[in-house]
Formats: sequence, C-alpha cells, structure tokens
Amino acid sequence: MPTPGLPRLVLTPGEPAGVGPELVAELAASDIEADLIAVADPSVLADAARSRGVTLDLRADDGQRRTRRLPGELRYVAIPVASRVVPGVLDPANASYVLDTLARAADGCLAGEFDALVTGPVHKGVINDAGIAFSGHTEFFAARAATDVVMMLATPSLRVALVTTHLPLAAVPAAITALALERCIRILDGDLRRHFALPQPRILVLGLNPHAGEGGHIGREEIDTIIPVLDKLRGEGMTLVGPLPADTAFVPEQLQRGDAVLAMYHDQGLPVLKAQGFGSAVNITLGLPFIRTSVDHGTALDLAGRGTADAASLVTAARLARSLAVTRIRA
Ligand SMILES: NC(=O)c1ccc[n+]([C@@H]2O[C@H](COP(=O)([O-])OP(=O)(O)OC[C@H]3O[C@@H](n4cnc5c(N)ncnc54)[C@H](O)[C@@H]3O)[C@@H](O)[C@H]2O)c1
Ligand SMILES: N[C@H](C(=O)O)[C@H](O)COP(=O)(O)O
Repeated sequence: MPTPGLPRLVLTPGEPAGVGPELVAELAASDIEADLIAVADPSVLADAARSRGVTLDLRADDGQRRTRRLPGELRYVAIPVASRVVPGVLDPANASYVLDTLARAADGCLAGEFDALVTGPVHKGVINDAGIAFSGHTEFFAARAATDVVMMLATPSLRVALVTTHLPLAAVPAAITALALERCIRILDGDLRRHFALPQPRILVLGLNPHAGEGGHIGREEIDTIIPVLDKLRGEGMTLVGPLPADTAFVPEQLQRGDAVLAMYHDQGLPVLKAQGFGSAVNITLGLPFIRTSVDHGTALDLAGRGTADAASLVTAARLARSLAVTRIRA
C-alpha cells in the first residue's frame, strides 16, 4: 500500500500569554512522526521557543503533505496578535486572536486540510472579559461543526466523560435531561467502539445525587431521568452499569467493571482523573467529524515564559491525535 505521508496535525497554542506557545515549541522539537502546523502568530512562537531554549525551523505552511519532518521543524498558518504579548499577563485585546486560531484550525479540519487538531490551553475568563461569550473549546468546536459532542479526559488507566461541561453547578440538574443524557451515551458508546477498539464498551454511569439518590430520598434525578435512559439503551444492547454512587465508583474494584466512567458534571469526574494523572492526561472531544485532542491543564500563567512548564500532556495529546489520524487515514 503506498504511504500517504505524514499525518498533518494542526496545533493551536491557545492563550498567547500562557504556557501554550512554549509547549508547542517543545513538541515541535520532539521526533513525533507527524507534520506539525501551528495556527498562530509566528513571532509568538519564535519568542516562546527562545524562552524555552528550543531552536525552531519555522516556515509558512504550503498545504503539501510531507513524508518527513525533522525535530524542530514547525509550519505555521499566520494569524497576527492584536497586542504585544507579555508572558503571564493576560490582555483582552488578544481574545479575538485566540478564537480566530481555533476557528481557522477547525475549518481546516472540516475541509480535510488537516488530519487532526491538538489544542493548547485557552483562558476562558479573558475571552469573556473581552465581551465574547465563550465557555470552552469543546462547546466552540461543537458549534463550529454543528454537532453534539462529549468531553472525555483519559489517562492510560482511566477514562472520564462528562454529561455537562462548563456551566454553573446550579444549572447542572436542569441540564441533565433524558435527551441530553441519551445523546451523550450514544456518542460515548459509539466513539469508544470507533476510536478505542472496544467492540462492547462498558460504561459506568454515575448518579447525580449523593448515594445515587438513596432510592429517591436524596434527590429524584436518578429515578426520573437517569434510570429510564439507561434501561432504554440497555434494551438496545449497550453495557451500562449504574447509576452508581459517585463516592465509591472510582475505587479500583468498581473501575475494573468498566472501560469509561460517565460523570454528570465537571467536578464530579475530573478531580479524580487529574489527581491520578494531571500533566499526562489527554482531553478528547468525542462526536466531532474531526479528531481533536488537548492538554489536561490550563494556561499556567504563573509559569509562562520561565521555560519550566511540563510538555507531557501536550506531547501525549499529539501522540494520541496522530495515532487516531493514522487509523482514520488507513481505514
Ligand atoms: N485545555 C484548556 O484550554 C484548559 C484546561 C483547563 C483550564 N483552562 C483554563 O486555564 C486557566 C487557568 O486555570 P487554572 O489556574 O485553574 O489551571 P492551570 O492548569 O492553569 O493551573 C493549575 C496549576 O497547575 C500548574 N500547571 C498547569 N499546567 C502545567 C504544566 N504544563 N506544567 C507544570 N505545571 C502546570 C499551574 O502552574 C498551577 O499551579 C483558566 O482560564 C481555565 O479555564 C484551560
Ligand atoms: N474542562 C477541561 C479541563 O478541566 O481540563 C478544560 O476546561 C478544557 O476544556 P475545553 O477543551 O473544552 O476548553
């Protein structure tokens, strides 16, 4: 079979004052077998590489698929920042720049220009401070691709997916509707089969309330919404365990029963995953028509420009994106 060449991974460094640009430089210095194309201001990448002590060979992307990339080679699609970047100092003037990089990268994936997207961390607060409503990459790409998605974070031994993502805790119960839960489980089940070679995924579904509602005495969402959806989908052949009390669902004996945990909200599932694997976990958006992986950490403004931030999560995210892209290209 003729080799199609290297997979083309598009990278968005995220918040320019955060650690994202220097981590992209570090990734580019690695020997990952993929072409790397950053959508960014090339001067931000060059400054970040210098601060990291990394030598980059930066060139504009010509759209061609290459068969070889040497460590240090990084292509770029240029988008200029609006305001000079000072590491560690947020500037709302650059919020549109960040979103423009996400939009360009996603559109390139949708058009087949790139094989997968790997994102660095954005600062949600500064984008909102600039007057632009934004709750996260996951929601942004879902809107861009006009599809439903599911956020899942993974370490080598734990996968945690979320029914709801970035919304106030007070808004969570109303967001867990039968429709939303059913859509979420269908996407999770389907993408675990498609991308993770699990022919019959076993999903551990958490309850919303303490003790999964204690038979209705500590909340009724399990009885009124979650159990009926699980029963319906089990009837279609899915393997769904639960709803489980969240406090004991992550003990090793329980985790052995499943391939992924489905948490009802962000801080029900992610603290456990990050306590186990912070810095080397990957965030994957399921349900998109393109592959998107991301770091498990934020902008780490306290570390920006120092050259000490750990690139492990970005490197792991890029390796997973590459592997998923190669599988897709060969299929
Ligand atoms: N993938 C993303 O886009 C993403 C993920 C999480 C948080 N965020 C955003 O990042 C911003 C800051 O969030 P936060 O302060 O809660 O989390 P954070 O991950 O930026 O920082 C938490 C702690 O972890 C450390 N840390 C983070 N990344 C590190 C790395 N690569 N190497 C070493 N140490 C690292 C930081 O120094 C800090 O002490 C927020 O706006 C948040 O929304 C973005
Ligand atoms: N919820 C993610 C986390 O805590 O790691 C993070 O905020 C990034 O989410 P997006 O990929 O949707 O920006």
